[in-house]
Amino acid sequence: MPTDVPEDSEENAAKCDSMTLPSTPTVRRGSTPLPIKHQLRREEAVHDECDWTSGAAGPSVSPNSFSPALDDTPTVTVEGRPDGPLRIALLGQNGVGKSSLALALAGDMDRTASVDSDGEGYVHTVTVDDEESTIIIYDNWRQDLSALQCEVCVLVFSVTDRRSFHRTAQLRLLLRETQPQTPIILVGNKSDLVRTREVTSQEAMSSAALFNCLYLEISASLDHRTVELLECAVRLARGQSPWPPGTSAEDMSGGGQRESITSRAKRFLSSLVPRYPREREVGKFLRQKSRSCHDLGAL
Ligand SMILES: Nc1nc2c(ncn2[C@@H]2O[C@H](COP(=O)(O)OP(=O)(O)OP(=O)(O)O)[C@@H](O)[C@H]2O)c(=O)[nH]1
Repeated sequence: MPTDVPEDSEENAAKCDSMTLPSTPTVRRGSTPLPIKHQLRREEAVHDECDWTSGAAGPSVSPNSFSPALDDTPTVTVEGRPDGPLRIALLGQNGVGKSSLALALAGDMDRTASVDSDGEGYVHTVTVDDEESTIIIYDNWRQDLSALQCEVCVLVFSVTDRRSFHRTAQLRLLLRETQPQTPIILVGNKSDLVRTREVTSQEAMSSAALFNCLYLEISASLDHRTVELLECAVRLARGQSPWPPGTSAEDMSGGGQRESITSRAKRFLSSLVPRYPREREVGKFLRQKSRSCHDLGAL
């Protein structure tokens, strides 16, 4: 371990800890405190894993190539589609809701989630577009990022935590270096916490557009839009368009959010203004931003 602590060591450590798992293979809610012994081991792992952040990029991997180190290595079909479990990795800063999301995606509500033979991910069978697929959801990646082999990466941040949003940008840069072809989905979690929101849908969408990836806003706790996320991830993992057949990206734009009733009502009322000049004042009033709640647009 180097004795000199680089200026950005705290940032590097934070980057790395988003890729760690508890050292025990059992399933643990992220909110449950780890025993001190495990916390120390986890810290050691974080420091050990910092090597990959110093520029040692791993081998370039195509989306349909798989790590020979993994026992469940799927084969690739003639069409280039993976003929085996579709692996979906959830990455992001601690506390953003990865464990909650993994359980929601893996069907925890029906108690059908299970852990694979290595205790690393939830194995689940899903039917998307009338086709059945087995998926493995990696809650958190404990090895260095260059060793990550998956069909889709889901980068999770909390819309109530700007720092977690910046972490996803760092992770995307690293992923683009190590596996440029792997589809990425940017996910803003905790959309239910409207009043404590720190990241707007617009800036998240701009960021996603910059990296040419999908953006979805969800609430893992409320199980809001998690099914949509799962379906998008499965389609991308199959090498298809993320949208339901017959749906365009435009239909699904807006961070996965359709126009709210409030904005539809405003648009409707505004359209009446030119025809009724006396109503202009009303239109002006409606366009004023509320001072009591700056974030009504998110409702
Ligand atoms: N309000 C709200 N809280 C959430 C949501 N998702 C997760 N949480 C809460 O956020 C906290 C952290 O969630 P976890 O699922 O443990 O987060 P994690 O990213 O797995 O955390 P680590 O295991 O530490 O990496 C828990 O208290 C969850 O109940 C959400 O959509 N809305």
